[in-house]
Amino acid sequence: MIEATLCFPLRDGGDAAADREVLLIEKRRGLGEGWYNGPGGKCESGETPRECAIRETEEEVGLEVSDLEKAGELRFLLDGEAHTFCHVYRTRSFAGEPSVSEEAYPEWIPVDDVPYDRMWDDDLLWLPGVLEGKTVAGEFRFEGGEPLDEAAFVDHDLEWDVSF
Ligand SMILES: CNc1ncnc2c1ncn2[C@@H]1O[C@H](COP(=O)(O)OP(=O)(O)OP(=O)(O)O)[C@@H](O)[C@H]1O
Repeated sequence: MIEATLCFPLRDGGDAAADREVLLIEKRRGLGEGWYNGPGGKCESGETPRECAIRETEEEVGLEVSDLEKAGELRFLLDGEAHTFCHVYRTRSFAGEPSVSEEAYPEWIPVDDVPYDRMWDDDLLWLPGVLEGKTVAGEFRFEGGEPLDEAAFVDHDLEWDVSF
């Protein structure tokens, strides 16, 4: 099973709470290519998920994130077998400006305009709550064989307000 991370940096875009923005990436290669997601990727051996989220965010968009708050644990199953376990973080603390890398085009996007139609199908179920400050544990079942991003999303279970 793959252990992976996602990190969602947040900032105030304007005066109103409604103007909050999240840093998303348009993924340029690999799993989920062409779709939007948070920066993130697979954990390396000996690395904690938190360290992974920090490293991947730096590598993909050049942003140094800190004070990561754990917001979710997502379990993705493919054809009944555990495929990926994803740790989700959010943070309002970061240094630097996002920049394009070989892996990602970064973009600050108003929280109300997140392009769910250009993301993984499961994102619409858990990301709005995570961006509102909730915590979530979810299991998402896909069918149809590898690669995961061509499999069909069939069903899920979600639990909110989980303590990590
Ligand atoms: C099934 N539903 C899903 N919904 C939302 N996000 C999903 C996801 N399934 C995987 N993810 C995330 O997608 C990234 C791929 O990881 P990533 O290491 O970038 O994959 P890629 O194949 O490009 O590998 P390398 O770049 O070679 O390491 C990683 O953050 C992972 O958490």
